[in-house]
Amino acid sequence: MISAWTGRQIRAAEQPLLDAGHGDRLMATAAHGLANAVLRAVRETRGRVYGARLAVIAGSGNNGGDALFAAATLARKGMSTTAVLTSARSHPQALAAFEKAGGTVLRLAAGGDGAGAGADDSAAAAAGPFVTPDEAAALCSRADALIDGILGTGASGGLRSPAKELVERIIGLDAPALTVACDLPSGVSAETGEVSGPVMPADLTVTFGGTKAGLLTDPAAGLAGRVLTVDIGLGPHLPAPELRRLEPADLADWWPVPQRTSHKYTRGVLGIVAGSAQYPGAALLCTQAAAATGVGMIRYLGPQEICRLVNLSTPEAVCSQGSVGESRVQAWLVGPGATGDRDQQARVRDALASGLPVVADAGALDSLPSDLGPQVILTPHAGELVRILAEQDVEVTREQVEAAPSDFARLGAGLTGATVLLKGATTVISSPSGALFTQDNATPWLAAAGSGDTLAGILGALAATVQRDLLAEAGIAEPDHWAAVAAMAAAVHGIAGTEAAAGGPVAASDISRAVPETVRALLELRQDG
Ligand SMILES: NC(=O)C1=CN([C@@H]2O[C@H](COP(=O)(O)OP(=O)(O)OC[C@H]3O[C@@H](n4cnc5c(N)ncnc54)[C@H](O)[C@@H]3O)[C@@H](O)[C@H]2O)[C@@H](O)CC1
Ligand SMILES: Nc1ncnc2c1ncn2[C@@H]1O[C@H](COP(=O)(O)OP(=O)(O)O)[C@@H](O)[C@H]1O
Ligand SMILES: [K+]
Repeated sequence: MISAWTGRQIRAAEQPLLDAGHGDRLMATAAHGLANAVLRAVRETRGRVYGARLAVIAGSGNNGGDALFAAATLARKGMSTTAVLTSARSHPQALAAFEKAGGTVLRLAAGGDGAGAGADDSAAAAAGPFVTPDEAAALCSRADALIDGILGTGASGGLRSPAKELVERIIGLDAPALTVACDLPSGVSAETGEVSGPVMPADLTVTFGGTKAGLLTDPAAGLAGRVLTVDIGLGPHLPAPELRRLEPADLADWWPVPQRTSHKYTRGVLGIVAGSAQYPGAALLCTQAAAATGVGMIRYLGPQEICRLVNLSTPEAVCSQGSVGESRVQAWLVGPGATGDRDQQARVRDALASGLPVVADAGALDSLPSDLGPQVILTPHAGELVRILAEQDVEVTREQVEAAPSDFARLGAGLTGATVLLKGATTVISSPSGALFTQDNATPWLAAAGSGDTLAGILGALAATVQRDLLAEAGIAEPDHWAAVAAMAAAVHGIAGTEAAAGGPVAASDISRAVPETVRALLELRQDG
């Protein structure tokens, strides 16, 4: 499991070490980790380190300090290094080390608001010729490696002039061969992943002390590239993480595996209320996905005509037109394609009132009861979350949700009392307690109608069969179990979908077909064989 913290949490964890006088050691460790990561990446992209052109954009704070110290190390390894200072102030010891190692210093000429490397003549260390944003951008674009050390966790808001113009210009040119963000891409929020103004997309982000929550959350996740975390010894001082991400080993350890004495009822029965005359396909897709994920039995409830279709596509499912009250199940999946049908809507209401775990998707999201619990897992995309929030008297646009998905998933969970799985390139899951998971296992080829129905089926099957004692043993707090189950489903859906797509288009039913092999491969990772 990957844990991630907000910038504020990381800074608080650093404070006792700063108070004890270890600030220089922290920065040296961070810079060493950054330099090593750049060295490895340059070897991979270019082969030879000696003679490679390195450009560093350094801001006024410690983030610029890290970048300049790292660049000093890289200059000593034979890289030809140039630093562009965006402010009149720079970390004095780091700048001195950089100059001593033979680095060239350029100062970014002030922008319209008077800021810039020349604005403060009292900054003794910041000596060097001035360059315009256009000149600096051309130099950065030609570099074999570019380090973005403008802003770190101390930033407020997005880049300001003239760094803003510089980054805008670089984005307009050919990208450097390799861009490495120091701690985080400058201009993204380490707390929420929100992006303000222009941000230089990184191939690699080298982050210090602990992964920043914002780097694992959209939209920043799309700008961070690969994230590498450098340990600087904050471990004992770190609080409970803000956000977690499941890895294959977690899925393997927690996957519900039948025992020698298991039978279909002890494994778990999933009840499905899906499909309508208008949308029969959703019922078929989610039922297929649930069967492929592995469940003791599926009880499908719906109109006679859809029962017939479900029986043909998933003969394992037991289909009826019965009621929720007379169906014994361990969990319900309700809503895919279940719109415009009064009987289906009544079943959806009954399932939500049953107190059992319920995955509520699509058609079930429109009229939710007010007293939900964490065992109810809502699976909206951004547009559906807008409507859920509107029911709670929160008026937001889809664009606002997409700009801060983790904030709005958490708000939705808090207001409804349910667990919320918000779909997107990165899937965000929030427990009503506020605990967050994000999963980025999917491929953009999954952005197609029907792939959400498949996710709902996988999640339904897991909700019916999950062995929650395994989650408790792994330290997941009881109120957050359903968020962890939702994260497992998002991960398996993403992995199976990526396998099925194999770099090309994928139909939703192919995702289901890839699930058994995905689970088999995961189970091979199990510690206990
Ligand atoms: N917290 C930690 O554990 C460690 C932090 N380190 C580094 O220190 C960084 C944090 O350093 P700082 O606190 O100095 O913060 P920053 O390096 O983010 O710089 C903040 C400074 O930039 C200016 N500024 C703020 N917002 C701006 C904006 N929107 N546009 C232009 N200028 C702006 C302000 O003058 C402020 O003083 C981290 O990101 C990391 O790189 C490392 O040295 C090692 C340890
Ligand atoms: N750009 C993307 N990259 C990766 N996964 C995506 C992307 N867009 C959508 N997905 C995933 O595909 C699925 C689509 O779900 P949804 O929009 O509800 O489709 P449906 O029409 O099947 O209900 C979700 O699991 C979502 O996370
Ligand atoms: K940065």
